[in-house]
Amino acid sequence: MAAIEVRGLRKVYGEVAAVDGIDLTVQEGEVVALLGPNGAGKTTTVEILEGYRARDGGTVSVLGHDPGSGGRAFREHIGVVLQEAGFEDSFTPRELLRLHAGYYPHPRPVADVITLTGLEEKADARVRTLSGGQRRRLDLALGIVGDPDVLFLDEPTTGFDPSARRRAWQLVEGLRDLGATILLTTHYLDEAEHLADRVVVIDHGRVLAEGTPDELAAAAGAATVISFRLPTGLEPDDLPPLGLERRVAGSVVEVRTETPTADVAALATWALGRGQELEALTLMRPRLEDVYLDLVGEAGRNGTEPDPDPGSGSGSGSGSADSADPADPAVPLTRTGARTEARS
Ligand SMILES: Nc1ncnc2c1ncn2[C@@H]1O[C@H](COP(=O)(O)OP(=O)(O)OP(=O)(O)O)[C@@H](O)[C@H]1O
Repeated sequence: MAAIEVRGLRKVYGEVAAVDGIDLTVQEGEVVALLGPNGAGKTTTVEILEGYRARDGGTVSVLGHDPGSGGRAFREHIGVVLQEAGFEDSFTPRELLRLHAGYYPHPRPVADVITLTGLEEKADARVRTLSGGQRRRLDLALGIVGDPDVLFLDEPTTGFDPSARRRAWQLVEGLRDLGATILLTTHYLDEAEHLADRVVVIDHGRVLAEGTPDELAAAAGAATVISFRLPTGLEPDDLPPLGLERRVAGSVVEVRTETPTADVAALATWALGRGQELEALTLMRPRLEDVYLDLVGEAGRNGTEPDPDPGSGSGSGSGSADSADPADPAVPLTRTGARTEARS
């Protein structure tokens, strides 16, 4: 069953169609990554699904609710990690988590959430003393404390150090194993490749492509590459017929193939038959990055590469007129601390 169903979604800012007819389905228990260059419309889309922005057209259903009017029954079942959150920074993470947990019918134990997000050392420190990455972990902690059925993660690991990122990935995988439905945006293509069952690439507010990373690669005609060093004394012409295309640079041979298993077997049989070890033998699957860059252009949308550190990304909508006005004031937001402050 679909947890999220979006048809013909539109959002216009003046002359700009930030979202221009997006269709999106996320099945229950699925992890879907929204990819696209800065300004593609990812945050706008996600914030409409979260109920933080009004739409100008189309239909949206999240767990059977219209987020625009879902109210408390809707908010109790979703978790949100916004691109830019703010906190009342005289609180501690433990205090904020307790406060947020109180708004949900079946919250996770606060101590578990602190451990899961690696916040043990800072659990009782004032939020103002947390580093950027530690604040982002707190965002994540606040997003999961309500044990949501659907979790929205907008660039969840931006600013994380490599081990924190790995840990966040394990956390997302754990949530998925427990049946959560997750929609995330990210500029880290390895993150999408690692976490997502399916990726949806958008630009200019429209879907350019969607599928599993492998499906996208196949549709783009990307092939696996077998690479090895030709044994001394042997020539490229001595090789058996392999793959679609062969490139030789010095003694290094690269073979593009759509049948890597058969070609590796043929190559291994050939080498072993000659008593040779193939040095530097590697098999490189098509990478999402190649397919992505093909789709959105090497230079990204505005003549710049997709921002690898999009903390300062354009148009996040934070602070915009219609970006943080939830339908139901009874349940707190994880942004700006406004709701939290009001309740504290
Ligand atoms: N509140 C707003 N007012 C005016 N324009 C906006 C607003 N929010 C977003 N936009 C515009 O809508 C478009 C889509 O922005 P959005 O933030 O959804 O992109 P994004 O894909 O999330 O980008 P990024 O990767 O930089 O976060 C951009 O052109 C942006 O400038």
